[in-house]
Amino acid sequence: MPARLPGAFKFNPLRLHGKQLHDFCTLKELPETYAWEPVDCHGHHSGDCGTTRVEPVPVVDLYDPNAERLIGHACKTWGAFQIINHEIPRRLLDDVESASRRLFSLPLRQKLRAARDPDGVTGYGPAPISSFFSKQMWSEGFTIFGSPLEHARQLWPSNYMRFCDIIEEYSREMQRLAGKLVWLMLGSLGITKEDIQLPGPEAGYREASAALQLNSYPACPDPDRAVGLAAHTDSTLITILHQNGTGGLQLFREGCGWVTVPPLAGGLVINVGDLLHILSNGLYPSVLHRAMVNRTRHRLSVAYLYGPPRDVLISPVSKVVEPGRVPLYRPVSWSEYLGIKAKHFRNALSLVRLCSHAHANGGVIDANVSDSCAR
Ligand SMILES: O=C(O)CCC(=O)C(=O)O
Ligand SMILES: [Fe+2]
Repeated sequence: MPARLPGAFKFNPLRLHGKQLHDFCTLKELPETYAWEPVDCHGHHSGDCGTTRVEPVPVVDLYDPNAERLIGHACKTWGAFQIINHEIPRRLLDDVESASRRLFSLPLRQKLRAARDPDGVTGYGPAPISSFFSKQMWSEGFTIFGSPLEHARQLWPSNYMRFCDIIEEYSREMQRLAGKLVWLMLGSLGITKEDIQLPGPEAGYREASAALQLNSYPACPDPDRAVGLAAHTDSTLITILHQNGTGGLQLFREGCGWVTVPPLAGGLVINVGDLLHILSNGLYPSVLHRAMVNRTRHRLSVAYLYGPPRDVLISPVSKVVEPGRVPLYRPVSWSEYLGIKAKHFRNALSLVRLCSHAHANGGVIDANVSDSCAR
């Protein structure tokens, strides 16, 4: 028997964190536990908004001299965009995708050797947000926070270094890119290094914290009733997502509904997370997104979840709180915010919100609202 099996596994090998796990490739029909209620396109299931034509998610070329301005516009209107010319080698994107494929194609019993502990962050298991839903998601994940060495050893006792090397190189490159992107986003808000304490280029953005989430969405026998990853916002400053050639990511846009983000060869998707939402006083909203599945193709995605050093307090930067507006959020560190999100999920942002009467978009004070909001 492998070491470090979660207790539940020893008695019932295919259960984890109270959920029955399946080797997806053996299922010819969708079990009821995976069948979600269809709802209209403004709810949290169903596909695109029928025939509505919507503008596509913006694509920003990082070599474009106007990149900062274009990024600012995309953050304000979508809370997301795709990037090209980001200087992450195509070879590295392919490597991380095949490392991930190699992991998820292991038999379930073998993957469970690296299972996430019930209260832990790292390791293999259902999507971390699955505890908030009664239905199961048609996906599996592997979360890496810090070194993947211990888990990789359990998965491939005599051949684990290749996986670790790829993850290390990918994380290093992502950290540099994420740091650069965050500063472009802050720059587009007029925020400079004097205004905020966040890792900058001098230290190679090194003090930032981050996690890597590998996601696998196997082909599904009944995709219209299944959900790969339920709607959520990320608890990050930003997320950098690499999706393989199979689409499935959808963003929710007010007035349009769910919009699919088409895979762009060599492109990366950038999501505004809750912490940038707070920093920008809601000017750059964190984007609600989800992943859908399909009948024939195995979809993989790799999300780099980037945040500030864990104990740095994040609050609306005074420069973006214009006269006549108020800071909408109280200061919160990433570690505290993750705790709130883990408990309250969708209500987390509103629980750190200071003034419920001000408009969400930029904190404009409602003329009829009491003075207490204007403090
Ligand atoms: O797989 C995707 O497209 C989305 C993944 C995601 O949202 C996440 O890991 O937080
Ligand atoms: Fe996400």
